[in-house]
Amino acid sequence: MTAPIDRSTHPEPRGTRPRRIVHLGLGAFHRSHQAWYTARANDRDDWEITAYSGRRPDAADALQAQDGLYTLIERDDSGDHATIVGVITEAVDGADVEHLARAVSDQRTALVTLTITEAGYQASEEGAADLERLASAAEGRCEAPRSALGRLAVALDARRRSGSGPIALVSCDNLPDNGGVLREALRPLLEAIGGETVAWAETHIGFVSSSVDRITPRATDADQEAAAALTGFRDACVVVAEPFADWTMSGDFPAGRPDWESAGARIVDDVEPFERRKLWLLNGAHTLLAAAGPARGHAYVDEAFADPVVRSWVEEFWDECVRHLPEGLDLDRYRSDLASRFGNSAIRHSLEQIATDAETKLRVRIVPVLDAERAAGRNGSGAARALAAHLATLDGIDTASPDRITLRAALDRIAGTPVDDAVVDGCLDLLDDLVPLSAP
Ligand SMILES: NC(=O)c1ccc[n+]([C@@H]2O[C@H](COP(=O)([O-])OP(=O)(O)OC[C@H]3O[C@@H](n4cnc5c(N)ncnc54)[C@H](O)[C@@H]3O)[C@@H](O)[C@H]2O)c1
Ligand SMILES: O=P(O)(O)OC[C@@H](O)[C@@H](O)[C@H](O)[C@H](O)CO
Repeated sequence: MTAPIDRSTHPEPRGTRPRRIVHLGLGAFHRSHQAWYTARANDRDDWEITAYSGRRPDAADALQAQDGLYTLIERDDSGDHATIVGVITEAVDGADVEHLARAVSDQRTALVTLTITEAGYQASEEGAADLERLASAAEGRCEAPRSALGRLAVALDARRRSGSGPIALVSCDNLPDNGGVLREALRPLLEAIGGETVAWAETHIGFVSSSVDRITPRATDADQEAAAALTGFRDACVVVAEPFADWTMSGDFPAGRPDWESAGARIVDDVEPFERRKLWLLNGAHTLLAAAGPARGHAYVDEAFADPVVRSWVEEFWDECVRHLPEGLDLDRYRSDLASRFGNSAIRHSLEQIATDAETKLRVRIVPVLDAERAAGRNGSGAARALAAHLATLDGIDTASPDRITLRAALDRIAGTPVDDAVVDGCLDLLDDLVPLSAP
């Protein structure tokens, strides 16, 4: 017999905490990572989270119906461990920009965290339309922005007008220098609002860069059944993650922050080496697996990684990465832990999910390794294989007789700059390796 989960059936108190975090992009990862760290911090009773969904209201509606409560299942081959997390006290449709502006301009709010995906920071049609919307709002016409950063810009301007003081913005998306990328992506939106807003932002916003790590695949119906069996509660917002978690940050928190170190997070002077280690070794390898695994007949990370041929491709890519990562990062240990994490067959991480926005990810996780290897006089075939495998998935590229011009155009687009002939040749050679597992 299971009961629906909410704050009348579960003893988590309602929002009475004195400090606030606003989150943009209420997905699985926020719940397995930043919310979980906050819920485990020594000063957890001082902090609550108001979380906004990104592109649709569904995630917010479902979580709000449970008063923000959800089950986190930590899973590995030894079994499941369930915790009910109550630190999110309000979940709101991200389209409710007035609500967001009220929350961000509330004096109790000290920081905004973001998991809006890598694409959320890129120039887009939606972002361009928001620039026009914000500029016309300055002339007295008013239409709410639709991009996450357009909405954030409006909310920050509301904070400026309310005189609530400085605030930190903490990007938690898998991008190099994510705090710097956020600063640059926000700038034109703040400029469209007006010069006073830009000047205020320069002195009142702390941009925090962070390296975030916890493998959190999309949950399934079977995960909901597992949660009910473990806790006795019906939960439509279950999150499943691996036991491992890491959060390393650098930057200013001018209005304070939870004692996240007490929950295992690290605050460092320079997050870049940690970020590069994680983005290349973990996310780069995921990007390689997502591109090359399906060609060998695999659908999940653990399956692809158990294929000795694919594993040798990942090891070759890792060998290339470690040659260009700083010393002192315990790379052997990181790499062997990663091999265990990828081999966790209880976590079903779909290659199709990881393959979303593949070219953006190849550009920042694979191309820099290829460039570094080529600059050192090697061919970088470990990194190039991820490019070749991606090319093989594109419409218009016939792997049996690939057209060099089409291939080059795709490589130029991915790299964001014209590539050398040798890179095109290298990818052409590697296409032959993508033989399905079942092939004789
Ligand atoms: N899942 C993980 O294992 C993991 C680990 C580390 C980092 N991350 C980072 O977190 C991000 C989100 O992962 P998730 O597992 O929560 O995904 P998810 O699909 O569960 O949630 C994604 C959230 O981002 C919003 N969104 C999607 N596209 C957007 C866009 N273009 N602009 C603004 N918002 C957008 C969605 O509406 C949703 O709220 C990843 O893209 C990655 O950068 C995820
Ligand atoms: O969409 P991406 O590539 O940024 O993320 C997909 C996975 O690589 C990612 O979610 C990892 O599981 C995560 O970064 C682990 O911390």
